[in-house]
Amino acid sequence: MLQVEKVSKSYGTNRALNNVSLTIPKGTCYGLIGPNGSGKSTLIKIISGIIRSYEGGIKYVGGVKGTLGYVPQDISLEEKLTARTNLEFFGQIHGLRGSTLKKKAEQILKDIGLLDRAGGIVESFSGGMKRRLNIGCALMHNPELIILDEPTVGVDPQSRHYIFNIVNKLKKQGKTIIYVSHYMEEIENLCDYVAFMDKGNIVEEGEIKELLNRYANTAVYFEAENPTKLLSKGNFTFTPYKTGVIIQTNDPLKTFTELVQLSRDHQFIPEQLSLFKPRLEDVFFQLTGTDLRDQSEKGE
Ligand SMILES: Nc1ncnc2c1ncn2[C@@H]1O[C@H](COP(=O)(O)OP(=O)(O)OP(=O)(O)O)[C@@H](O)[C@H]1O
Repeated sequence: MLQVEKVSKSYGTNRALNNVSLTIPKGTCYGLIGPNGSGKSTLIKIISGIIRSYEGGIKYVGGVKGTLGYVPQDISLEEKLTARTNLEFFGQIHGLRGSTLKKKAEQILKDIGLLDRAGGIVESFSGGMKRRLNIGCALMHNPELIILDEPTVGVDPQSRHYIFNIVNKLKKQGKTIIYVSHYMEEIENLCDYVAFMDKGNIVEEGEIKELLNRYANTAVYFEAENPTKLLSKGNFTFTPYKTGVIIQTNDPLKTFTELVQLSRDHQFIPEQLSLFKPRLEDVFFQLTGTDLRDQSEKGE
């Protein structure tokens, strides 16, 4: 298990991390999500030892540290060399030699889907291929903890597919993964745990299933041509959501039944009436009052 204990970091007067505490259980995929500038990269640079000056502590309990593979956002490859040579170079740095080195490079080339391009010069590769190779290089020494910083930004769908496969394979091998992204769907599909970051703070963290359950059952979704017309006849608090509205409630089944009754009484046919099942993006919205996608698009 990896424990981040009350970690703070400032760049001059800019406080990038503010008393951040997290527990990352061994063998899990842990998602870090938040808008641009929320402190994600700073946090993982501290965890991976790149930033050494900070307040608080990072503790490895029960052998998670072992070895660490950190894949930064920026590609760091030897562009004039082949894919295989790049992998072998990183393997050599970590002490691999001879047939062990060759076999490992072959295995990684297969995993990242570049076996048929093993002899290709990296500068001729697409952005997605380079990113896959960059990940492969960080895996040559078979690390126990793998940190991926925004691994799918700007990559083609085929590369994204390979990256998801790599993560799933690492999960099956029992590795601990920290997956940084601002794509909610990726975190929801790949990770077991998530921490939401905003302005240097952790606004919520926990097991994704548990979080979704906790934030579910607090609202009913209602969609109709003119929902206000009907809803104003009852005592409902509602806010626009996608093409309908969500009605906040402590008792969703009761609210659901009231809405059915109200609709019948006024011979009103809703287009959709359902218990609200939140996705991670809805949880983030409820926590921060902002839409991560909007913020990220503004920041990009
Ligand atoms: N080397 C640095 N010098 C000064 N300020 C920095 C530095 N690195 C990050 N910051 C600032 O610290 C804050 C957190 O940045 P950080 O890169 O950790 O966030 P992030 O969530 O990873 O964002 P992004 O998704 O854009 O990478 C931001 O305000 C950023 O401008």
